[in-house]
Amino acid sequence: MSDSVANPLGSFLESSAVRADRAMAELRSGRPVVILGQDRRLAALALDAASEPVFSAFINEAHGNARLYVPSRRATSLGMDAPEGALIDPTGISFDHARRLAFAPKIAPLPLHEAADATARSAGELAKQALLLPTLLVADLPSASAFDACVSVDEEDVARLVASRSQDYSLLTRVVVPLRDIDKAEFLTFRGGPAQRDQVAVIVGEPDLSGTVPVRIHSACLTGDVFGSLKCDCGDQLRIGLKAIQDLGGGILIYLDQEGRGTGITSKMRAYGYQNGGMDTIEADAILGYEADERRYDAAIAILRHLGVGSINLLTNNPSKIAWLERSGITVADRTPVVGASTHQNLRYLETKVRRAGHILDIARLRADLEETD
Ligand SMILES: Nc1nc2c(ncn2[C@@H]2O[C@H](COP(=O)(O)OP(=O)(O)OP(=O)(O)O)[C@@H](O)[C@H]2O)c(=O)[nH]1
Ligand SMILES: [Zn+2]
Repeated sequence: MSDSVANPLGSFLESSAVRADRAMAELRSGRPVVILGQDRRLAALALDAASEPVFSAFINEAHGNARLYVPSRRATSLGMDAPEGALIDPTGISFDHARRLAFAPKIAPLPLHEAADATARSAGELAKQALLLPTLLVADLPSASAFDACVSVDEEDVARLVASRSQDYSLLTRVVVPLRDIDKAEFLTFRGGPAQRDQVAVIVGEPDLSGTVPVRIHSACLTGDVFGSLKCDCGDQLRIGLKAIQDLGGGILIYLDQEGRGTGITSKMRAYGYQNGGMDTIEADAILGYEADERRYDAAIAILRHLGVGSINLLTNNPSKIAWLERSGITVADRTPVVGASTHQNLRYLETKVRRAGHILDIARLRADLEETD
């Protein structure tokens, strides 16, 4: 589909990003979308959002072509051999069984599957970007069908959305907010990226933005940041990070709207449920079809660029944040660790961060601190 149309409003109404935004909104509302591939059209419905009537209508209108798409990570966790992802015939599978296929750790036996193709995988990626589980109902479409009334998106639009998100963020507000224990904090709101979500940067003190600026890039954690959950170290890291920025002479805390390592609050809560049953955080995310870390730092990079920051002292224990920033051309001149308190409930989470995500944390020390406080 071409991005240039004669109508002067056309470029605002029809662009790659607009099509992707519309398709994500449709999936979240439980409606099917059509993915336009090179020489095929694939209808897709997110099982995470679908209702039973839409599920049944989809299968009817697909005239025998409907398949359940299970991404490879999820398929592996269900014991299927499907490195490309799996396509399963939904005949005889109830709505409830199909829905559970998107998230349950164990599932009643399923019929044989075929390997999934790139367009189905593209639909799964689109669902993840829309903060939905990536297991879907899909169907290959003939040239004309009832699905022609659905919002459509090019496979290329999805690839573009996944590969490089818009760097176009605008500054909307800049307001001083008094914070406990912090002398001066100015909250800046930015808007941009997929679905035009708002992101927040907090400027602490009056840093010299032309030098090396202390920066913490913090991903939202409702349970830890707001409720003081003992399951993770996020709340501590947020407050310790702000204080450390102040002590370093001022800097910036960017608070990114990417709850649950980019999977959203509902998926994080599902993963917590599985962790209560003994899984670690990465195993629990894999059950849902997610990679170990689904976060991106494009918004943070765009905000730093907007503020004219080119060199930073990054407050983090996470090497993948450093790699993201360095790939963007921003110099990570220094790193400052941010270590919260260890608790009996978060020690395993911290150990998993070190063992499976390479975080730089002295676990033996954290364990010893915990034993001392017992
Ligand atoms: N999916 C998932 N996300 C989690 C879990 N526990 C915490 N999170 C999320 O993990 C993210 C932690 O964010 P940060 O503190 O910025 O990042 P970090 O990777 O720990 O790196 P640094 O704190 O910079 O060292 C937040 O988005 C949390 O919501 C979990 O069990 N599952
Ligand atoms: Zn947390």
